[in-house]
Amino acid sequence: MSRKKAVKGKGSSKSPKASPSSGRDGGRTGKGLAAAAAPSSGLVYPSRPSLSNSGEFYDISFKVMLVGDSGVGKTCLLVRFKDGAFLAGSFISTVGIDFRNKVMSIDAVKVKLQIWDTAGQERFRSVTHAYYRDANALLLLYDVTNKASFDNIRAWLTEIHEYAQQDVVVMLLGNKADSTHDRVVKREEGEKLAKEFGVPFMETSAKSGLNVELAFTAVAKELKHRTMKEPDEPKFQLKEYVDKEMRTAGCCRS
Ligand SMILES: Nc1nc2c(ncn2[C@@H]2O[C@H](COP(=O)(O)OP(=O)(O)OP(=O)(O)O)[C@@H](O)[C@H]2O)c(=O)[nH]1
Ligand SMILES: [Mg+2]
Repeated sequence: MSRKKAVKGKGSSKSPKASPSSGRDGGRTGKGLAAAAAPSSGLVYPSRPSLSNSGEFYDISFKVMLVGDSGVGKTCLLVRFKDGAFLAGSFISTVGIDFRNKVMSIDAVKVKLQIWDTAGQERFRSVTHAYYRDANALLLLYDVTNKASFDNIRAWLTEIHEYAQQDVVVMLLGNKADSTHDRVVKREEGEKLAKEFGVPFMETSAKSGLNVELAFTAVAKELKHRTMKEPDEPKFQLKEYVDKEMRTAGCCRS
């Protein structure tokens, strides 16, 4: 299998004008949306070599989008996953859209996730809409300390249904699970909602790292299996995988 090299660093865009669906290996320059865009399918196939400037090889590439209300912790979740750090202190709301890349090893295959961090604020919604169709997976976040962010999940799911690809992988995440004193949404409520919509669910914490790696790994596994499944290989069951991993880890791992 030929290997490609992953794009380095962080890209961003404050402009809704450029199309998110052109160009290969987004963010080669890390200077904006046009440079950051990837092929419309979101996939880079294993047989097509590609080189960029981070020095990390990968076999397949997918786009993952983080969505949810402003302040639920999308940027912090991404920073925790990418850099292993927590952005404490004052809240700096994302403007437009940012992206970061991370290469993961999934069953001996190097999977590059190009992760798009969207702005939760209503005024950037049209920017987010433009990106949905290229996403292979969506991590939909609410904040367990913010009831409105949980109540808005239905609206987010409606929007996803309207703008994203039909087969997009969706996972519901109840973030800030570390905030036990401020919690207003029970885990069971999250589970119930996820069940109603048939999507996998877990609680996360960008602060403690709880389930952050697991959320991205589960999505990467699902996407990798969809793309590289051998004819006689059983279908990967994302929900079963998540449930099993949560049980194995006693539901809480970082
Ligand atoms: N306790 C706790 N605080 C968190 C966690 N994740 C994020 N925060 C805090 O929540 C605030 C918002 O986090 P962001 O990641 O910037 O939120 P966002 O979803 O990216 O917001 P927008 O960019 O406006 O859409 C910040 O003050 C973070 O420090 C978490 O897991 N636990
Ligand atoms: Mg943000």
